[in-house]
Amino acid sequence: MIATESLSKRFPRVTALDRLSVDVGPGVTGLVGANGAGKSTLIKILLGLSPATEGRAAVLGLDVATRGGDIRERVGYMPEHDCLPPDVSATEFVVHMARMSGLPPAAARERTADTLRHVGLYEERYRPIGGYSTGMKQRVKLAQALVHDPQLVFLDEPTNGLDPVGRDEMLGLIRRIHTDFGISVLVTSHLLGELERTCDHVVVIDGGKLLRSSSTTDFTQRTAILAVEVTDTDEHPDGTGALREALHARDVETHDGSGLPGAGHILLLTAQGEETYDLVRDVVADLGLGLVRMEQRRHHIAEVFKDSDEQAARDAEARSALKDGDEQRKEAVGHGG
Ligand SMILES: Nc1ncnc2c1ncn2[C@@H]1O[C@H](COP(=O)(O)OP(=O)(O)OP(=O)(O)O)[C@@H](O)[C@H]1O
Repeated sequence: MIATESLSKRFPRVTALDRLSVDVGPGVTGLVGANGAGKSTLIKILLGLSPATEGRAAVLGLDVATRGGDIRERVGYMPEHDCLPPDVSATEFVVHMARMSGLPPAAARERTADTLRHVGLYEERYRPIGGYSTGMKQRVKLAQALVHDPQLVFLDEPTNGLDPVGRDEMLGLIRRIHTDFGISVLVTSHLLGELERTCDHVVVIDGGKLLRSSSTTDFTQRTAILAVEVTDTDEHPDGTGALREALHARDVETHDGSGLPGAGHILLLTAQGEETYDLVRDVVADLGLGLVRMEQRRHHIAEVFKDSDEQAARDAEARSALKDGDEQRKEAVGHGG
């Protein structure tokens, strides 16, 4: 779908892409990197909107330097920043974008209605966009990227500004773009954790350089830390302790976050794939505990890659997962109060 070869982009004061060579196949691919890593720059080059300083790239077999128009005909683009006109409705805007892509009026209206329904916009699609929430605006941006039935879409930070529920809904939609319509997706984020759940393949860049490109399974097997929280019961007044013991008896390594807030309530363990999830679920059920949550914690790129010592990295992840858990609890308390 996408191939780049020693692709560089230099601005007067910064190198945004530095000899990037990467191949992206069909499916859902995550492009992960901290702010300023070069994700948006790469997308603009791939769309033929901005020339590379050096190197080559092709999208769907078309050279970005010479076939930009053909690429944009076949590829949808959801930009990162707010770019929607406030005084027209979602329907008017998406019909307009469909017409710009060359669809005849009737087909443009029909595709617009289907696409807006697919992204979860119903009656509100007739209201002016200016009154929409961030989540609704993100959906309109997604709809305009899909309306001309592209083979591939580039989604630049589609979860930006969304709350956890909105983020999960958006990630679900992104997954369905591929499973329901067979459209391949390149989606950017600065959070590795959220893309691990959504993507078949993950490409990580930092300072414009390729850090890693691998299937999500390979990735998660090496880095997955699960945070598990359970209830206490009369039989097991220390539910977490009972779970820890039962897991140790089954040779599952757990992390100790001694001295950190939340350490008593959250158990961290290294997931070895799907089986670990099933095992934890079964052990929790056998003990008669309630499972409050079991989730893969979000990695920030820097934590995963900047630390060359694997053990030190694992400890840092474990500590940070505890902090995340603590923050989430505080948030939950905040919401509750
Ligand atoms: N037109 C430009 N002129 C000068 N520098 C630029 C320009 N566009 C991007 N840059 C710089 O190139 C680097 C990469 O920017 P880019 O927008 O591609 O990063 P990103 O990974 O998409 O991050 P973000 O999500 O914050 O946009 C940054 O240092 C940015 O300041």
